[in-house]
Amino acid sequence: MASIAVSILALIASFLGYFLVQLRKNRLMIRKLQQAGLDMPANHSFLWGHLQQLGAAQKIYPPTASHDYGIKDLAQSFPNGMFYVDTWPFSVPLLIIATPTAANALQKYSPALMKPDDVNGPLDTLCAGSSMMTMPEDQWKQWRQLFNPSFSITYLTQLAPTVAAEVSIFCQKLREAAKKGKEIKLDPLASRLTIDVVGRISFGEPFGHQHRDNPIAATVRSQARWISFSPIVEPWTSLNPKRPFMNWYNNRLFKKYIGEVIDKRFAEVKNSPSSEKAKAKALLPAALESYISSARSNGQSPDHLDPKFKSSLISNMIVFMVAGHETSSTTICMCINSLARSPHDLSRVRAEHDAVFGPDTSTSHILSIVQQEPERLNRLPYTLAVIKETLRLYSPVSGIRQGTPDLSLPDDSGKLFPTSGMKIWTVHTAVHLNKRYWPEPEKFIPQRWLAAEGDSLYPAKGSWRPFEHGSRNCIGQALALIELKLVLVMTMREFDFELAYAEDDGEILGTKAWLSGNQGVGGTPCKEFPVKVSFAK
Ligand code: HEM
Repeated sequence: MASIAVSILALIASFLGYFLVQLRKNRLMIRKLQQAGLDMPANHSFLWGHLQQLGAAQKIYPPTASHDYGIKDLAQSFPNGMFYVDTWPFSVPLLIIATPTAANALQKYSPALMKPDDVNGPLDTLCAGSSMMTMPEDQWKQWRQLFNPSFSITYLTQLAPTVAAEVSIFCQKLREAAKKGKEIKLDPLASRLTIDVVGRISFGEPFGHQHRDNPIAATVRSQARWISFSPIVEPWTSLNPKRPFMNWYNNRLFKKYIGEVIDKRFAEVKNSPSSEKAKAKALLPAALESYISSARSNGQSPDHLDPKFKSSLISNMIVFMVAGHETSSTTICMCINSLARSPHDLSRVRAEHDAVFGPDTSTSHILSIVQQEPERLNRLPYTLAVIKETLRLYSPVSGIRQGTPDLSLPDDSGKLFPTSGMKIWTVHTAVHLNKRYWPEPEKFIPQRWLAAEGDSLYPAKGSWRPFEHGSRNCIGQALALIELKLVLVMTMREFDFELAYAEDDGEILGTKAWLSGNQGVGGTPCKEFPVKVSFAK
C-alpha cells in the first residue's frame, strides 16, 4: 500500500517538476523577446503569461465566438501588424501575424514549414493517417501534383452543370421551407450540399447526402466531433473515455467504406480504355490512373494496390471531405447573410443575374444554360465581389505553422520577429480587418473588388488571403468559387431570407450571424444560421 502511495507521490512530484520547468522556459523565452523590444501586450505575468489580456479581449464577445475576434482587437494596439502572445500552458507562445507583409514573407517558406505537432496529431486522427494537410514537403508535393489537374479551371468548368444539379436539390429544400413558412437552420442544409459537391469531385460519383445520410459523410462528421486539439480547451472531448474508441471505430468505417470504393474504382480504371486516361478526372480515378501508369512504366503489373498507397489515398480522400465542406457551407451562409442585410447589393446582384441568365429564374432554365455555356459564370463581377467581400469579413479558417530557429519574419516597419519555439498564426480576420490596408475595414463594401488600381479602395497585394497564397494554398478555391456563384445565381432571385436570431442574441461587426469557433475545424455560423425563407416578392 505504502509503495503505491510513494509511486503516486513520485508521479505527482515529477509532473509538478515538469510543469515548473516548462513554465519557466516559456516565460523566459517571452521575457527575452520583450527585452529585445519586440511587440507584445503589456504587463506580461510570470504566472499567467498573457492569458488575462487575451481573456479581456475576448470577454466582450459571446462565449462561443471565434477567438479570431479577440485577436483582431488586440492587433489594433500593434499597428505594424505583428506581436507575441504567451498562452502557455494552452500552447507554446504564439507569434500573431495581422499584416500581409509578414504573411507574404512566411508564404515563401510555406512548402517546407509544418503545422505544429498538436495540430497535425488531431488532423491525422481525423483523416485516418497523414494527408496533404500534414505531410512533409516531399510527400505533399507528389500528392499535390497528382491532384492538381482535377482542380484545373477547364475541368471544373466542365463540372459546373453537375455542381448546378446538386444546388438544384438545395433549392428544392428551400422551396419546401418557403411553403411551410417555418424557420429553418440553413447551415446544416448548406453543409449537406457542399458534402455532395466535394464528394462528387473526390470520388467521381453522386454522394446523395442531401437525400439521405451518406456513410462516408456521416463518418467524417462523427470523427470531426470526436477530435480535440487541446485537453485544456476542450476537456470534455479530450478526456472523454469514449473518444479513443470512437476514433478507432470511425477509422475502421473509413477503411471499409472508402476502401470498398477504391477497390471498385481500381478494377474499373484498370480495365478502362487508354483514351480515357488523358482527361482530367475526379480525384480518386485520377490517383488510381497515375498509380497504374507508373506501375506499368516500371514494368510491373498493377493487379493489387500497394497497402501504403491505398492508406494514403484514403487519408487524402478524407482531407478533401474535411477541408471542402464546412468552409464552403459557412461561406454560403455568410454570403446570404451579407445580401439579406444589404438590399442595395441584393438588387445589384439580382440585376446582374437577370442580365447574364435572362429573366427566367427557374432552376431548370439556369441548369440548361449552365449545361450549354458554363463560361457564363465568369461574367458575374458583382456576384464575385460579394463573395470576396464576404470572405474578407468572415474567413472560416486561418493558417498555423511551427516556427524554426532559422526563420524570422518582418513586421511593417521591417523589424524582425524570431519564430523559434513558437507557433506562427496568420489570423485572417486580423489581416482582413487591418485598417492600414483596408479603408473602413468593418464595413461590407463589395465595390472594393471593382475598384481600379490607384483607387483608395483597391486592395493591397496579399491583404486578402481566405484561401492563403503560395504553393500550399487552398487547392479547392476555384471549386469553392464556382459553387458559391451557382448557389447565389440559383437562390437570390427566387427567395428572400430573413435572419431569425433571438432579440437578445449578441452582435459582432453589426450582425448576429457571426462566426462561432467552438465546433468543427474552422469557424461556423453561430446557431447554425437560423432563417425564415420565403418566395421573393
Ligand atoms: C470557401 C471555401 C474554402 C476556404 C475559405 C478554404 C481555405 C483554405 C485555406 C486557408 C487553406 C490553407 C490552410 C493552411 O495553409 O494551413 C486551405 C487548404 C486546403 N483546402 Fe481549402 N478552403 C475552402 C474550400 C475548399 C474546398 C472546396 C476544397 C476541396 C475540394 C478544399 C481543400 C483544401 C485542401 C486539400 C487544402 C490543403 C492543401 C495543401 O496543403 O496543399 N478547400 N483551404
